[in-house]
Amino acid sequence: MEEAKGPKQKISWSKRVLIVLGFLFILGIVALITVAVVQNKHLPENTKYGIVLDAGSSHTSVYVYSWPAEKENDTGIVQQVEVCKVDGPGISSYSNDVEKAGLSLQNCMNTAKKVIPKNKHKDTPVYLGATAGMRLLSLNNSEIAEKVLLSVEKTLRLYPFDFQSCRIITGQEEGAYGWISINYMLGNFNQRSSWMLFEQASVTTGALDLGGASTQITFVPKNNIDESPDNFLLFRLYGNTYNVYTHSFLCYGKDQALRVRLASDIKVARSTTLQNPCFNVGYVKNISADDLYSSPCTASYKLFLGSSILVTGSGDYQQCQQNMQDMFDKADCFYSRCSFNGIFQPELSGEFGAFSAFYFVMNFLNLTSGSDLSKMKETMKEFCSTPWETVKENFPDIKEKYLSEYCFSGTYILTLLELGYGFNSENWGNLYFFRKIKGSDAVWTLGYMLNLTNMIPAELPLSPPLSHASYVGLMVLFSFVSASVVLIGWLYFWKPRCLQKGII
Ligand SMILES: Nc1nc2c(ncn2[C@@H]2O[C@H](COP(=O)(O)OP(=O)(O)OP(=O)(O)O)[C@@H](O)[C@H]2O)c(=O)[nH]1
Ligand SMILES: [Ca+2]
Repeated sequence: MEEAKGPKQKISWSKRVLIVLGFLFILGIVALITVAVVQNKHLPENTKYGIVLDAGSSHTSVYVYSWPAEKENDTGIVQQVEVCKVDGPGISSYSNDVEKAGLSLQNCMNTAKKVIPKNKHKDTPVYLGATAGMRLLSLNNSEIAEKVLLSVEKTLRLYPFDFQSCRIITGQEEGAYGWISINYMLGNFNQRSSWMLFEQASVTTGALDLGGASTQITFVPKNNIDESPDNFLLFRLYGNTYNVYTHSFLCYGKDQALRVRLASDIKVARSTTLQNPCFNVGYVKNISADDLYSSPCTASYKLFLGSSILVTGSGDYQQCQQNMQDMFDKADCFYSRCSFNGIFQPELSGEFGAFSAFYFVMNFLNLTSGSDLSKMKETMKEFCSTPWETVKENFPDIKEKYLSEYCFSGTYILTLLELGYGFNSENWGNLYFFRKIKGSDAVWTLGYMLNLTNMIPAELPLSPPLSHASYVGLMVLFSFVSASVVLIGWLYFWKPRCLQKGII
């Protein structure tokens, strides 16, 4: 029997082309989506860690930082993950028992060991930077200062981390690294993509650090300056050049400034009893003359060695401020302008971030934000004249050492900023007092680590204009649009013509 043959369905060549094109189009879309999904899966993040010890004059803090390895040259990527305050005084106070300087760090180093995953320990660098307390000890007795450093190094080497260095940093470094830290955290060294054609001027924030033994002022002046080159450091960061002015005043930290003040007043009074306007009325304190004069900052005032000095408060802010004016010698300046003691300082420019003791004291006085110079003066007047008993009643939870010194410290900060650096009622609004920026403490340690690990590139890293995800997404979109244009063209333009001509 012959098989019945139906009429053979004939598919025109144009339909075949269309089917193949359609098939390829769907295949292309599937391939692109697969690439987008598979390629953009987050790789397990490779986190790096670093430890920096800030061995200050009043205490030591251990900072642990972390950052994703693949982004280490980006700005604002390093985060503080831990800060541990070492119990007891700063390492310079262990000059009579140097072994204890190292031992004092153990608790905080154990904390760092717990915070950092074990498999990262051996790749975690450790740096210790000692500041003004050790600078002063070194001036007094460099051999003992060396022994203290050896003692802390010995302890740090006992840990499974990658010990790098342990040294006294200069006042210039302290100022400059403080400035780098806060500007890095504030995002002022903003990286711009290489495809952006314009360069926006990079504005930075000045840094004011008030420690226990020294104070630093660091900022980028408005104009180029060729005076006092010792006060300038040239940085090239993320493709920008910064000519940074910095000066560190040794003995002008708030603890040493108080010692100088008392020593100077005792010299004038020539008595072992001293009435001091920078303490609240009713406050009484006995201090050892030997201890007072043990610092190089007060050595030239030595009197009454071996005796005890009785200090009583008279709570007079104006008198207190008047008394401390002689610490800021404005007379001899061999430059176009000076801050004080013959030190060159360019005109103040831009905003300033004031941290450490600037913050502690201003925070206590409730003057960290929205305050002006006249309010600060009013507040000081009121606080200093409050009797000591009332102050204690009003602030029962604050350490007596801190509480008793707020009248002196507030007045000192006011005098340093106004008479010393030249802040006034017009530019007071450019001053910001803070302790932390985006979760990290405002302190020189971050800038120090960024520099030592070469994490701030001099030139802007060349980054592709689009992220991988945006690139793949755009490709998918582009394919879709192109295919749709072809399809629409076919339906509205080519197909009717073909029909007309009887091709399909
Ligand atoms: N009121 C108050 N004062 C504090 C506090 N913590 C520290 N201080 C004091 O503030 C001053 C500055 O402290 P830091 O910035 O830690 O000083 P430092 O780093 O030890 O000293 P330098 O080596 O000169 O930098 C010292 O006199 C401290 O005793 C606090 O929580 N409140
Ligand atoms: Ca400090």
